[in-house]
Amino acid sequence: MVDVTVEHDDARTGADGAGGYLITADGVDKVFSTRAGDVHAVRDVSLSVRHGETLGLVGESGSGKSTMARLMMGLMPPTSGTITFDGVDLSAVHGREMRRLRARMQMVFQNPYGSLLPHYSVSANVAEPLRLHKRGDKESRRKRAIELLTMVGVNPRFADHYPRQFSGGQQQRVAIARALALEPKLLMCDEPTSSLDVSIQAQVLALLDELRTSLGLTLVFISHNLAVVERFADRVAVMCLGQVVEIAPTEVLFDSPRHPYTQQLLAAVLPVTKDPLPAPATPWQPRAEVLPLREVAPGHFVREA
Ligand SMILES: Nc1ncnc2c1ncn2[C@@H]1O[C@H](COP(=O)(O)OP(=O)(O)OP(=O)(O)O)[C@@H](O)[C@H]1O
Repeated sequence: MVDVTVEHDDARTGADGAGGYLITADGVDKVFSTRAGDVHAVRDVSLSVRHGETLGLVGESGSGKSTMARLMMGLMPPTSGTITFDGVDLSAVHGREMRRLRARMQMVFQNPYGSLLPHYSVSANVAEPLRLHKRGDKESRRKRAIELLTMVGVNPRFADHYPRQFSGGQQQRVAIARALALEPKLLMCDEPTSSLDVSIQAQVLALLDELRTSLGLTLVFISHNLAVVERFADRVAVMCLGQVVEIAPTEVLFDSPRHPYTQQLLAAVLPVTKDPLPAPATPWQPRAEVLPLREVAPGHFVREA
């Protein structure tokens, strides 16, 4: 295997694109010390994410994608190298300043139910980051939560329902609304649709894409599903054994992958999963009425009128 990063044209360095970079990782390593020995999860990774773009992060299980995501969010320090967010070296900020920066970067997880507070209503879930960051009073937080729920296509009529009363796709919408509460610049999406039905995946992806445009968000999109990444990412970084082996604009990477590992990954996966997401039968409507599901028996749901 060639062990150098292949960069296409202006994939990382070169002219600073319009608006510049929101995140830059420079020579980042992460080593976990375990009883079984050191695990070198991320090796000398350098990459940048431009303001307003969607960067896809792909690679096989264990290649270091989630570790890289946590490093970029400042959730743990790199063993060496630097991560810069919005011009600030994350290793240099602590306490209140770190809290302020963290509000600017939010995560959307694979399992929405696991990421929501089950005993809080969905509006209380969405308002929770505002409460934690002492923004507004209870009334104004609830009002904002309802606005956010509406924005992501959840009918505010169900604001007082609990997460378990919603389908997986609707739970993910609630989780996205909560991630937006503090008006982040970055949404780090770690396999945000892989627990959802294929038809629902397309709707949630369309929602993320629309929010990116309307709110000027920057997205890092981690996925095993190359077809999804091909459709939604502006650029793609390919990770293998902790390294970013190739980074390129999406079309370029899919049309002419240069690194042997990328070629292998595309050859192995594309014939099977190429474009598995049907376009939604009707275009996604942000304000469409979404009726929550009620579980009447384990795994058996009915729509609430
Ligand atoms: N906290 C940790 N302690 C020890 N090893 C870890 C820890 N977190 C991750 N690793 C190891 O680091 C490597 C990269 O893991 P990581 O979860 O970043 O990969 P990934 O590409 O996100 O995988 P997946 O697609 O399965 O989520 C793996 O070998 C993993 O076992």
